[in-house]
Amino acid sequence: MDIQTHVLTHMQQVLPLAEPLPSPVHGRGTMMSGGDQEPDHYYVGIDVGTGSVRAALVDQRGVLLAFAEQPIKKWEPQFNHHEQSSEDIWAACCRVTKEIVQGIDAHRIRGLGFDATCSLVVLDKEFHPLPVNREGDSSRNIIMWLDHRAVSQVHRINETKHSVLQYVGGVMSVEMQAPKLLWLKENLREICWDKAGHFFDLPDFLSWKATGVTARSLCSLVCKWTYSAEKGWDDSFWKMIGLEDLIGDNYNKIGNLVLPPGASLGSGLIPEAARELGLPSGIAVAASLIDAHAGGLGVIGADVRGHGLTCEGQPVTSRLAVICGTSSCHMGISKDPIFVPGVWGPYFSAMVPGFWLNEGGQSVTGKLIDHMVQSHPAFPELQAKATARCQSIYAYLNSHLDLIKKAQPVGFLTVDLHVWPDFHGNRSPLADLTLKGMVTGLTLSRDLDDLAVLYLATIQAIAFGTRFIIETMEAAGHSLSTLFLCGGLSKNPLFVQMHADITGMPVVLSQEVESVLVGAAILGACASGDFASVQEAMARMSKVGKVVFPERADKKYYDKKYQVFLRMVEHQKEYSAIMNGS
Ligand SMILES: Nc1ncnc2c1ncn2[C@@H]1O[C@H](COP(=O)(O)OP(=O)(O)O)[C@@H](O)[C@H]1O
Ligand SMILES: O=C(CO)[C@H](O)[C@H](O)COP(=O)(O)O
Repeated sequence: MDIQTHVLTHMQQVLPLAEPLPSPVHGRGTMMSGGDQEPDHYYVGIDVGTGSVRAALVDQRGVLLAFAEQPIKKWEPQFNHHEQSSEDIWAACCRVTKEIVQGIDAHRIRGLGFDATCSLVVLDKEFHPLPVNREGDSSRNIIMWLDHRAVSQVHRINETKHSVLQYVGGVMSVEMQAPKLLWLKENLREICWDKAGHFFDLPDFLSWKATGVTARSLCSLVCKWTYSAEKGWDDSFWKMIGLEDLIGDNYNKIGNLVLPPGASLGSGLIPEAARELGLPSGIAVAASLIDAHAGGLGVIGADVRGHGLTCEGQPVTSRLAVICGTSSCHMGISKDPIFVPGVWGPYFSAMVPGFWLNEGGQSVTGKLIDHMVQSHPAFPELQAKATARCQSIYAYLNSHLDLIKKAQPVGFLTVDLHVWPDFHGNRSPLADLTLKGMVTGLTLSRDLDDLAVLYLATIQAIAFGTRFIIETMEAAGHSLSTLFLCGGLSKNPLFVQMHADITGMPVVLSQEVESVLVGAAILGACASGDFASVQEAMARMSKVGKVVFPERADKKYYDKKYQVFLRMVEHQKEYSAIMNGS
């Protein structure tokens, strides 16, 4: 069976295109008939983010029964080079999984699903790590998603204007895999490229570790590797960019068996991995998802009845999932392909089977907030005060802003302080990695008030970036009415309120804060066969928690700030033109 046929065979299992998602069924009995009954089937979700690995034990209603988190190592050997270790990440997966299943009846665990950042893992022919650095340190065998080393390579790829680029918003991002592969070939030929046997996206590496199956997820290959769900690999692209060597061996090094997310892999969890994870051998393991896509699955299909949301009477395509962690990803689905300049996709069946996906993004959001706060002179004072009150620094800053705002709305504190948030380039909708961050309105102040207001202006800038992405998606044909937020930043009430106020859309938060893990567990649930489709598992396992509505009275103010926001990037381009002119 060729690759394409294999994918389609699995796709036949999904619901028809654009079928509305089924409403959750509330009742007793087996998985298929829902469950008021004490749930007896559990799934393990493992989520590998940029900064940590999280695992959760989730039941068939989508309720988190146990959660554990463990930080992972990151190296930045030089500016814009970001590396990780696949062995360190796997060890962290094992530690957190063992923790969440302690004391649990193992027979109830039916399936395992992984999601991870779309980082590039390099292994040799015997599956041993290979170095992705000039130091030859093979423990650092991952080029992380946010690594921007392959700038020259991505420029050359974009200059080809190859037709596959239409499916990544017209311009390939330096964060995708093709430029990184080309960088390895051009820079680490002997110690890495010539010895490499397997290039995995991190989510696929994890499912291989668990099952010994090298099949790739349609999600990772379509979104980051130029694979087409309909046409498979395009030889002419790889030849044109100088990576024709990957075509040999029927694409064995980058994947020649492609499965839809949630499909069951091989014979399930192999004994060695089962021992390491502390799970029963043979349980179903699912083809994985990229982390943002797992977040999308975890939130976008929830039953919204009774919350006063306009999307209640609208198709699921009116919902935009925004997954906000180190970065923010804006996941919008559609029945037919929509080409949005500067927004990744359209990708067929890469998140919700049978739907096209467009993915907008901001490369640094959580990382930018942390950077702004931690590099301010008042940061040590903030840390000391937050610790004294047993609060997180963000909770402390939010209450400090409430103190200094006096009678006015908190957002009005930034009337003369504006931020452009592209400190790590612009992913969407400008797709320009050369853009930089900007701040206007600085004073000589070094105190906590100044830090708090800068923190607020940074959050607002990120929300304006989301508004810019939404407007671009809508201009291209999306019709969006409601945001579904998840990820670490969705734990910050100020971040959530600013997204509502600045976009003018209600923001839905899930019942389970760790919705990305619910998405991973949904994969495990599908692989176990307990649900007939990803759509059914989504509808049953994701639940609305809280809805935050926009403060309409503040709209005029934010419209003005948005005008300034858009003007800032024009000014930045003018400055570049002046400096680069003769
Ligand atoms: N309790 C919290 N309150 C406010 N912000 C938070 C909180 N927890 C995490 N964050 C923010 O979320 C970001 C990390 O989100 P997370 O989803 O954990 O990231 P990743 O998946 O990339 O590892 C941090 O950069 C931080 O700014
Ligand atoms: O590119 C992405 C999804 O397509 C993500 O931004 C990347 O995987 C990192 O995610 P996170 O910010 O959750 O760590």
